[in-house]
Amino acid sequence: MTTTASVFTEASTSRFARIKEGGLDLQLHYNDVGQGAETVVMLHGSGPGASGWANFHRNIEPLVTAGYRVILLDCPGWSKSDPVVSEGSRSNLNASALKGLLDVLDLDRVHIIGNSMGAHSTVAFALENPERIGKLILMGGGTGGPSAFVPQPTEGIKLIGALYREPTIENLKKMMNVFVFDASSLTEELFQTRLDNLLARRDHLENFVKSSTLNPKQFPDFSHRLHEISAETLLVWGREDRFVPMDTGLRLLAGLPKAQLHVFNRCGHWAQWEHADTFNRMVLDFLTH
Ligand SMILES: O=C(O)CCC(=O)/C=C/C=C(\O)C(=O)O
Repeated sequence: MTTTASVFTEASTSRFARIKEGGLDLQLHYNDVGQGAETVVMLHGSGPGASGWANFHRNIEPLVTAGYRVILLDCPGWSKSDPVVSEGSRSNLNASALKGLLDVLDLDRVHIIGNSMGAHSTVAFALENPERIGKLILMGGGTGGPSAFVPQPTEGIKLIGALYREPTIENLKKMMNVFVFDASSLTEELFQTRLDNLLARRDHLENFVKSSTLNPKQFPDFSHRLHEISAETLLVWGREDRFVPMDTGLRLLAGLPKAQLHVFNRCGHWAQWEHADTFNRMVLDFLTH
């Protein structure tokens, strides 16, 4: 654990753990920041080159300053975690990985913030381990059923697939320009960092393509089981989300007994990044009340 809220970096908080859980035997990478009686886990999305740090670097410090321990898990098949080919439900695979990590870290109960695939995986974890969850924050995901308005796969999901198959800077820019509402906020430095991340692990890229071929439905629909989740849940969506459309958030709102929904205007699939300050305030308020 790091001790100072304001002085931490990806490198200084980088940790590895070996987990054996539900048929998985893997080395997982995670970042461990801050300390406190309560822990918030952050689960990233499925884009090439994603990681806990890449997705949530704008959201760590306010939580740490408020006295939470923050764990950013790199899911199996991303960043510095071990490679994996997923033939079944990737949501459940990630949920098993998280359970394994919590057991190693001796954490009984955590709050979870999940972004896109991370939100799908949070729902899987909550269904399998209801006693291990505090509050849930689901952003641009959760698999509560398909969009009533937008044909699937969405343009963003198609661009993710193209980038996995052909990892070029051109395909990366095409995908990232659709991530956000205001593409002028994306810098060349951000593109380059993300390109470096994804090219560093070509095995992850190849395994994702292999997995999608073996099972195109990596994230099963949990809508028929949402009523089982009794945790307080904050749903956060971008009105202009071109990956996982905003109306799928309404389905989750209808299905999750203790959910509330906040929709950001002028916002794409990366609410925690595009509206970081407001998002951080909302999360802290939700966790403390
Ligand atoms: O296919 C899905 O439903 C999930 C898509 C997804 O997780 C996309 C996430 C993208 C990012 O947040 C990222 O790559 O940073």
